Amino acid sequence: MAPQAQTASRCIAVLGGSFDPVHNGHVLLAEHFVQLLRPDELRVIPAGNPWQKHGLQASPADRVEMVRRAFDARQVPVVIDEQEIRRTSATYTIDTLRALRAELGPAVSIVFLMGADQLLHLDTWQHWQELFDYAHLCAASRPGFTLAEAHVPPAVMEEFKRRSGSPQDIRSTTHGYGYLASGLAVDISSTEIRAQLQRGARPDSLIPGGVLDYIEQQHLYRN
Ligand SMILES: Nc1ncnc2c1ncn2[C@@H]1O[C@H](COP(=O)(O)OP(=O)(O)OP(=O)(O)O)[C@@H](O)[C@H]1O
Ligand SMILES: O=C(O)c1ccc[n+]([C@@H]2O[C@H](COP(=O)([O-])O)[C@@H](O)[C@H]2O)c1
Repeated sequence: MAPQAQTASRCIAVLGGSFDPVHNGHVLLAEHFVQLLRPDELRVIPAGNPWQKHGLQASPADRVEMVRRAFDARQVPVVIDEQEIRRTSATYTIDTLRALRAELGPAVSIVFLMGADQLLHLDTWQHWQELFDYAHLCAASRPGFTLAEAHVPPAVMEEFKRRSGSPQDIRSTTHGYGYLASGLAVDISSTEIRAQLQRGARPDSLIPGGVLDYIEQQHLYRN
Protein backbone atom coordinates (compact mmCIF):
# COMPACT_ATOMS: atom_id res chain seq x y z
CA MET A 1 0.00 0.00 0.00
CA ALA A 2 1.18 3.57 -0.71
CA PRO A 3 2.62 5.34 2.35
CA GLN A 4 -0.16 6.24 4.83
CA ALA A 5 -2.96 5.47 2.35
CA GLN A 6 -6.24 4.32 3.84
CA THR A 7 -8.97 2.19 2.34
CA ALA A 8 -11.33 4.27 0.21
CA SER A 9 -15.11 3.93 -0.01
CA ARG A 10 -15.54 6.07 -3.16
CA CYS A 11 -13.33 7.21 -6.01
CA ILE A 12 -13.32 10.65 -7.62
CA ALA A 13 -11.31 11.18 -10.83
CA VAL A 14 -10.24 14.79 -11.30
CA LEU A 15 -9.32 16.40 -14.62
CA GLY A 16 -7.92 19.92 -14.40
CA GLY A 17 -7.13 21.99 -17.45
CA SER A 18 -7.20 25.31 -19.21
CA PHE A 19 -9.76 23.94 -21.70
CA ASP A 20 -9.20 26.86 -24.10
CA PRO A 21 -11.12 25.20 -25.73
CA VAL A 22 -11.97 21.73 -24.40
CA HIS A 23 -11.47 19.07 -27.12
CA ASN A 24 -11.77 15.34 -27.86
CA GLY A 25 -8.30 14.72 -26.40
CA HIS A 26 -9.60 15.81 -22.99
CA VAL A 27 -12.73 13.71 -23.36
CA LEU A 28 -10.77 10.61 -24.41
CA LEU A 29 -8.22 11.13 -21.62
CA ALA A 30 -11.06 11.16 -19.09
CA GLU A 31 -12.78 8.17 -20.73
CA HIS A 32 -9.52 6.20 -20.70
CA PHE A 33 -9.27 6.50 -16.93
CA VAL A 34 -13.01 6.09 -16.38
CA GLN A 35 -12.73 2.70 -18.12
CA LEU A 36 -9.64 1.79 -16.10
CA LEU A 37 -10.69 2.99 -12.63
CA ARG A 38 -14.50 2.98 -12.74
CA PRO A 39 -14.70 6.08 -10.51
CA ASP A 40 -17.94 7.17 -8.85
CA GLU A 41 -17.55 10.71 -10.23
CA LEU A 42 -15.57 12.63 -12.81
CA ARG A 43 -14.74 16.08 -11.48
CA VAL A 44 -13.68 18.53 -14.20
CA ILE A 45 -11.93 21.68 -12.95
CA PRO A 46 -11.28 24.53 -15.41
CA ALA A 47 -8.18 26.48 -14.38
CA GLY A 48 -8.69 30.07 -13.25
CA ASN A 49 -5.24 31.53 -13.68
CA PRO A 50 -2.84 28.85 -14.99
CA TRP A 51 0.49 30.40 -14.08
CA GLN A 52 2.54 28.45 -16.64
CA LYS A 53 0.43 29.68 -19.59
CA HIS A 54 0.66 33.13 -21.17
CA GLY A 55 -2.97 34.14 -20.82
CA LEU A 56 -6.09 32.37 -21.99
CA GLN A 57 -8.22 33.48 -24.92
CA ALA A 58 -11.76 32.52 -23.86
CA SER A 59 -13.33 33.89 -20.68
CA PRO A 60 -13.81 31.68 -17.62
CA ALA A 61 -17.58 31.66 -18.25
CA ASP A 62 -17.12 30.50 -21.86
CA ARG A 63 -14.62 27.79 -20.86
CA VAL A 64 -17.01 26.52 -18.18
CA GLU A 65 -19.89 26.39 -20.66
CA MET A 66 -17.76 24.52 -23.22
CA VAL A 67 -16.67 22.00 -20.58
CA ARG A 68 -20.30 21.55 -19.56
CA ARG A 69 -21.15 20.64 -23.16
CA ALA A 70 -18.16 18.34 -23.70
CA PHE A 71 -18.41 15.59 -21.09
CA ASP A 72 -21.01 12.88 -21.39
CA ALA A 73 -22.51 11.95 -18.04
CA ARG A 74 -23.83 8.60 -19.27
CA GLN A 75 -20.71 6.65 -18.27
CA VAL A 76 -20.09 8.37 -14.94
CA PRO A 77 -21.64 11.35 -13.10
CA VAL A 78 -19.78 14.51 -14.13
CA VAL A 79 -19.33 17.51 -11.84
CA ILE A 80 -17.96 20.79 -13.20
CA ASP A 81 -16.11 22.38 -10.30
CA GLU A 82 -15.50 26.15 -10.55
CA GLN A 83 -13.32 26.49 -7.45
CA GLU A 84 -10.18 27.48 -9.39
CA ILE A 85 -12.10 30.16 -11.27
CA ARG A 86 -13.42 31.61 -8.02
CA ARG A 87 -9.88 31.81 -6.64
CA THR A 88 -8.17 35.06 -7.62
CA SER A 89 -4.58 33.91 -7.05
CA ALA A 90 -2.48 31.75 -9.41
CA THR A 91 -3.94 28.27 -9.92
CA TYR A 92 -1.90 25.67 -8.07
CA THR A 93 -3.10 22.08 -8.07
CA ILE A 94 -1.84 21.59 -4.53
CA ASP A 95 -4.43 24.16 -3.32
CA THR A 96 -7.17 22.42 -5.30
CA LEU A 97 -6.31 18.98 -3.93
CA ARG A 98 -6.20 20.30 -0.37
CA ALA A 99 -9.65 21.84 -0.90
CA LEU A 100 -10.99 18.63 -2.43
CA ARG A 101 -9.67 16.55 0.46
CA ALA A 102 -11.31 18.96 2.94
CA GLU A 103 -14.58 18.76 0.99
CA LEU A 104 -14.64 15.00 0.38
CA GLY A 105 -13.16 13.80 3.67
CA PRO A 106 -10.43 11.27 4.42
CA ALA A 107 -12.05 8.08 3.04
CA VAL A 108 -12.29 8.94 -0.66
CA SER A 109 -9.84 8.02 -3.40
CA ILE A 110 -8.93 11.23 -5.25
CA VAL A 111 -7.20 10.63 -8.59
CA PHE A 112 -5.68 13.56 -10.47
CA LEU A 113 -5.39 12.90 -14.22
CA MET A 114 -2.96 14.50 -16.65
CA GLY A 115 -1.44 14.08 -20.08
CA ALA A 116 2.21 13.25 -20.71
CA ASP A 117 3.11 16.87 -21.52
CA GLN A 118 2.32 17.82 -17.93
CA LEU A 119 4.10 14.80 -16.48
CA LEU A 120 7.27 15.85 -18.32
CA HIS A 121 7.45 19.01 -16.26
CA LEU A 122 5.63 17.92 -13.13
CA ASP A 123 8.75 18.81 -11.16
CA THR A 124 8.08 22.50 -11.91
CA TRP A 125 4.65 22.42 -10.26
CA GLN A 126 4.16 24.05 -6.89
CA HIS A 127 5.03 21.53 -4.12
CA TRP A 128 4.68 18.68 -6.62
CA GLN A 129 5.76 15.88 -4.29
CA GLU A 130 3.09 16.89 -1.76
CA LEU A 131 0.37 16.24 -4.37
CA PHE A 132 0.68 12.55 -3.43
CA ASP A 133 -0.31 13.39 0.16
CA TYR A 134 -3.78 14.25 -1.12
CA ALA A 135 -4.32 12.23 -4.32
CA HIS A 136 -3.10 9.54 -6.66
CA LEU A 137 -1.55 10.88 -9.87
CA CYS A 138 -2.26 9.23 -13.24
CA ALA A 139 -0.65 10.31 -16.49
CA ALA A 140 -1.46 9.14 -20.02
CA SER A 141 0.62 9.17 -23.18
CA ARG A 142 0.07 11.85 -25.79
CA PRO A 143 1.59 12.10 -29.29
CA GLY A 144 4.76 14.19 -29.16
CA PHE A 145 5.26 13.60 -25.43
CA THR A 146 6.74 10.23 -24.59
CA LEU A 147 6.43 8.54 -21.20
CA ALA A 148 9.74 6.75 -21.88
CA GLU A 149 12.05 6.82 -18.90
CA ALA A 150 14.74 8.83 -20.73
CA HIS A 151 12.34 11.76 -21.25
CA VAL A 152 10.69 12.02 -17.86
CA PRO A 153 12.63 14.10 -15.29
CA PRO A 154 14.54 11.58 -13.12
CA ALA A 155 12.98 12.76 -9.84
CA VAL A 156 9.48 12.39 -11.31
CA MET A 157 10.22 8.92 -12.72
CA GLU A 158 11.72 7.81 -9.43
CA GLU A 159 8.63 9.00 -7.54
CA PHE A 160 6.27 7.20 -9.93
CA LYS A 161 8.29 3.99 -9.73
CA ARG A 162 8.39 4.09 -5.94
CA ARG A 163 4.67 4.75 -5.81
CA SER A 164 3.60 2.45 -8.63
CA GLY A 165 0.19 0.88 -8.01
CA SER A 166 -2.45 -1.02 -9.98
CA PRO A 167 -5.80 0.49 -11.01
CA GLN A 168 -7.36 -1.57 -8.21
CA ASP A 169 -4.90 -0.10 -5.66
CA ILE A 170 -5.82 3.39 -6.87
CA ARG A 171 -9.55 2.72 -6.84
CA SER A 172 -9.55 1.34 -3.34
CA THR A 173 -7.11 3.58 -1.42
CA THR A 174 -7.21 7.28 -0.71
CA HIS A 175 -3.97 8.72 -2.16
CA GLY A 176 -0.27 8.15 -2.76
CA TYR A 177 0.01 5.98 -5.87
CA GLY A 178 1.34 6.95 -9.30
CA TYR A 179 0.27 5.33 -12.56
CA LEU A 180 1.52 5.77 -16.14
CA ALA A 181 -0.83 4.70 -18.94
CA SER A 182 0.79 4.31 -22.33
CA GLY A 183 -2.28 3.29 -24.33
CA LEU A 184 -3.60 6.73 -25.35
CA ALA A 185 -2.59 8.42 -28.61
CA VAL A 186 -4.86 11.33 -29.47
CA ASP A 187 -3.11 13.96 -31.55
CA ILE A 188 -5.28 16.96 -30.66
CA SER A 189 -4.42 20.17 -28.83
CA SER A 190 -6.22 23.39 -27.99
CA THR A 191 -3.38 25.27 -29.69
CA GLU A 192 -4.09 23.53 -33.01
CA ILE A 193 -7.85 24.09 -32.66
CA ARG A 194 -7.39 27.81 -31.94
CA ALA A 195 -5.16 28.07 -35.01
CA GLN A 196 -7.72 26.31 -37.21
CA LEU A 197 -10.59 28.48 -35.96
CA GLN A 198 -8.58 31.63 -36.48
CA ARG A 199 -8.01 30.80 -40.12
CA GLY A 200 -11.71 30.06 -40.57
CA ALA A 201 -11.53 26.24 -40.58
CA ARG A 202 -14.15 24.12 -38.84
CA PRO A 203 -12.36 21.52 -36.65
CA ASP A 204 -15.44 19.35 -36.25
CA SER A 205 -13.51 16.09 -35.89
CA LEU A 206 -11.44 17.51 -33.02
CA ILE A 207 -14.07 18.91 -30.65
CA PRO A 208 -17.49 17.74 -29.49
CA GLY A 209 -20.34 19.07 -31.64
CA GLY A 210 -21.97 21.05 -28.84
CA VAL A 211 -18.67 22.81 -28.13
CA LEU A 212 -18.20 23.79 -31.78
CA ASP A 213 -21.79 25.09 -31.90
CA TYR A 214 -21.05 27.26 -28.85
CA ILE A 215 -17.77 28.56 -30.32
CA GLU A 216 -19.58 29.55 -33.50
CA GLN A 217 -22.56 31.12 -31.73
CA GLN A 218 -20.27 33.19 -29.50
CA HIS A 219 -17.73 33.96 -32.28
CA LEU A 220 -14.85 32.68 -30.12
CA TYR A 221 -11.25 32.30 -31.31
CA ARG A 222 -11.80 34.33 -34.48
CA ASN A 223 -8.95 36.76 -33.78
N1 LIG B 1 -4.54 14.96 -26.71
C1 LIG B 1 -4.32 14.77 -25.41
N2 LIG B 1 -3.95 13.55 -24.95
C2 LIG B 1 -3.71 13.35 -23.61
N3 LIG B 1 -3.83 14.32 -22.67
C3 LIG B 1 -4.20 15.55 -23.08
C4 LIG B 1 -4.46 15.83 -24.45
N4 LIG B 1 -4.80 17.14 -24.56
C5 LIG B 1 -4.73 17.65 -23.32
N5 LIG B 1 -4.37 16.71 -22.41
C6 LIG B 1 -4.22 16.88 -20.97
O1 LIG B 1 -5.38 17.54 -20.48
C7 LIG B 1 -5.02 18.47 -19.45
C8 LIG B 1 -5.49 19.87 -19.83
O2 LIG B 1 -4.86 20.24 -21.05
P1 LIG B 1 -5.02 21.68 -21.71
O3 LIG B 1 -6.36 22.24 -21.36
O4 LIG B 1 -3.84 22.51 -21.41
O5 LIG B 1 -5.05 21.30 -23.27
P2 LIG B 1 -3.92 21.42 -24.35
O6 LIG B 1 -4.46 20.82 -25.60
O7 LIG B 1 -2.64 20.87 -23.82
O8 LIG B 1 -3.82 23.01 -24.49
P3 LIG B 1 -2.76 23.97 -25.21
O9 LIG B 1 -2.55 23.45 -26.61
O10 LIG B 1 -3.42 25.30 -25.15
O11 LIG B 1 -1.49 23.90 -24.38
C9 LIG B 1 -3.49 18.38 -19.30
O12 LIG B 1 -3.21 17.45 -18.26
C10 LIG B 1 -3.05 17.81 -20.65
O13 LIG B 1 -1.85 17.08 -20.53
O1 LIG C 1 0.21 23.38 -9.52
C1 LIG C 1 0.96 23.79 -10.42
O2 LIG C 1 2.01 24.40 -10.19
C2 LIG C 1 0.55 23.50 -11.85
C3 LIG C 1 1.38 23.81 -12.92
C4 LIG C 1 0.95 23.53 -14.22
C5 LIG C 1 -0.30 22.96 -14.43
N1 LIG C 1 -1.07 22.67 -13.36
C6 LIG C 1 -2.42 22.09 -13.55
O3 LIG C 1 -2.40 21.08 -14.53
C7 LIG C 1 -3.65 21.04 -15.20
C8 LIG C 1 -3.38 21.10 -16.69
O4 LIG C 1 -2.78 22.35 -16.98
P1 LIG C 1 -2.72 22.91 -18.46
O5 LIG C 1 -1.79 24.08 -18.37
O6 LIG C 1 -2.19 21.77 -19.29
O7 LIG C 1 -4.11 23.30 -18.82
C9 LIG C 1 -4.45 22.22 -14.68
O8 LIG C 1 -5.33 21.74 -13.68
C10 LIG C 1 -3.40 23.12 -14.09
O9 LIG C 1 -3.86 23.94 -13.03
C11 LIG C 1 -0.68 22.90 -12.10
